[in-house]
Amino acid sequence: MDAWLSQGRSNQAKKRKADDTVQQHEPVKRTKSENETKARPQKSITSKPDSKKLTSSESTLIVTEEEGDIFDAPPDTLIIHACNCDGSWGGGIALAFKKHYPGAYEKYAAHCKRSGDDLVSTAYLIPPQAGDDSKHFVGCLFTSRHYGGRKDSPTKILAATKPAMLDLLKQVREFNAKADEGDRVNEVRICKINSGLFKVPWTKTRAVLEGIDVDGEDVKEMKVVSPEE
Ligand SMILES: Nc1ncnc2c1ncn2[C@@H]1O[C@H](COP(=O)(O)OP(=O)(O)OC[C@H]2O[C@H](OP(=O)(O)O)[C@H](O)[C@@H]2O)[C@@H](O)[C@H]1O
Repeated sequence: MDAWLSQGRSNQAKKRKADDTVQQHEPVKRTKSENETKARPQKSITSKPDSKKLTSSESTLIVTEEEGDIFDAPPDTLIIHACNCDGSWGGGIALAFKKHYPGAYEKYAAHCKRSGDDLVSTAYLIPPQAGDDSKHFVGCLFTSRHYGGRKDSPTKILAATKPAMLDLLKQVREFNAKADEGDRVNEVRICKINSGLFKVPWTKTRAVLEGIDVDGEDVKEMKVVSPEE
């Protein structure tokens, strides 16, 4: 087993123990003293489970938060964002994906052209493409059928998020099983999906992600990486 995978498993127990001391699930509003520490690079915020989470399965996805540049990741990192099924990466972080990964964008657009609305609740794992900025995988979660004014409701977007992520984790597992050791997905980063143009409060999406059972999956944890506030 790859080191990063087994490390994820042992870290999970440690992190959950540390989390036992946390009372609230919703991210606490920044206090002045927290803001004062903001200058530290790559601040890590461990998942904060609520009382329900404390009794839930030990094999649910670990979600941590960091400030930084999501695209400044080592090779073989999987970078995940939410997508519409129309084939458009026209705004928000999707536009930045289009600039960094034009090859991946071509694959995404062709995938949407083939399947359109049927893609909602599914995912598309795009392996590193020649000519793109970095040797990164792109993970597309189809959480809404359309974009802009025709986007799905927050309820529908949230309902699509879990099956889409499960589909992505399955695709990663299947890809890794066939890939050579140096070509497997080796770390996972995600932006605060659904929370921008899709207008779904991040805490709601985060709760969905934290409820995902990762038993048997290669991916046990993912870092949410956001620009400094
Ligand atoms: N340049 C940047 N660098 C780093 N972080 C950035 C960023 N720009 C925004 N963020 C943050 O990234 C998170 C997600 O916010 P987003 O609004 O992107 O995505 P979303 O998941 O709500 O919605 C998906 C639809 O947005 C797109 O645009 P189109 O519909 O095509 O026009 C897609 O194609 C979908 O349809 C929020 O935390 C933003 O602060």
